[in-house]
Amino acid sequence: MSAISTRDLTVTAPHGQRLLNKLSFDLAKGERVGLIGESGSGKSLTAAALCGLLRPPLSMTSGDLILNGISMRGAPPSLWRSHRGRNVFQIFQSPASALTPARRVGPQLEEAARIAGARARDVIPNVLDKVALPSGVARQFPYQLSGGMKQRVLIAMALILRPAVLIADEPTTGLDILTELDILTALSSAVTETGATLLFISHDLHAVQEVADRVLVMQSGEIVEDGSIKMLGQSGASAARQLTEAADRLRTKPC
Ligand SMILES: Nc1ncnc2c1ncn2[C@@H]1O[C@H](COP(=O)(O)OP(=O)(O)OP(=O)(O)O)[C@@H](O)[C@H]1O
Repeated sequence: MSAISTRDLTVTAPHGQRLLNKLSFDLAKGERVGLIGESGSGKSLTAAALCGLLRPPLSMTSGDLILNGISMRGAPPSLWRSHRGRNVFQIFQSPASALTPARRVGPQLEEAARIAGARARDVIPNVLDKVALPSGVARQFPYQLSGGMKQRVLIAMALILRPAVLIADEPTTGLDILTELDILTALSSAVTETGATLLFISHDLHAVQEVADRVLVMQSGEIVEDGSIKMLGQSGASAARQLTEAADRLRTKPC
């Protein structure tokens, strides 16, 4: 059984435009998959659909999403709430939007421990240590932390929740290159430790290569390639070849 699957998943805008058009893919348990595509191709909407976070007036208009063996088509918010956290957890491009601004980090991690059925005082020091955050972070508010620290807090949450599927949507956007590498390493370790299925969303093929082996390529709301990162350059899909060529040119560009 796959950890998460989509079958012709379609999301349509109110004026009729298909923003996501018949997405069909399976992510196996423990698999690490990248999702790439140019800006506006539908990556974040796909993440929102997989987490049940599409905002009205957007919704899944046809097709299906199977999470942990259960069809989520037309699932009520209460069913989604019971899945989010343990079955599917998202690390957002902007970690500030995932953390409650007016609440210290400690209680937010305690809430994750409560959902996971773990003893907060046992797990929190352990996960903060794993993501290289000082224990004092628990007494701070999110706004007192850097972008990289906030992403580490979210990875610590994932370590507590141990979700079946972890979706990371551009988790290193806006971070310097050293912090980016640290975050990717912490994310990769968390996935290894928890055995989660990872969907890593990025427009940066090099970042995807750090954490994933297989990649889905999106263009105009469709999956146009699904295969190994090494073979992207020979893809029949022009969007996949263009992304590879652009990434190679950026890598070889003299400083
Ligand atoms: N709430 C919405 N209503 C209507 N159209 C939307 C809505 N949200 C997103 N879109 C459109 O859906 C398309 C896909 O958006 P999405 O945010 O998924 O792109 P993306 O690939 O994640 O882009 P980026 O890399 O820039 O974040 C875009 O054309 C966008 O304008």
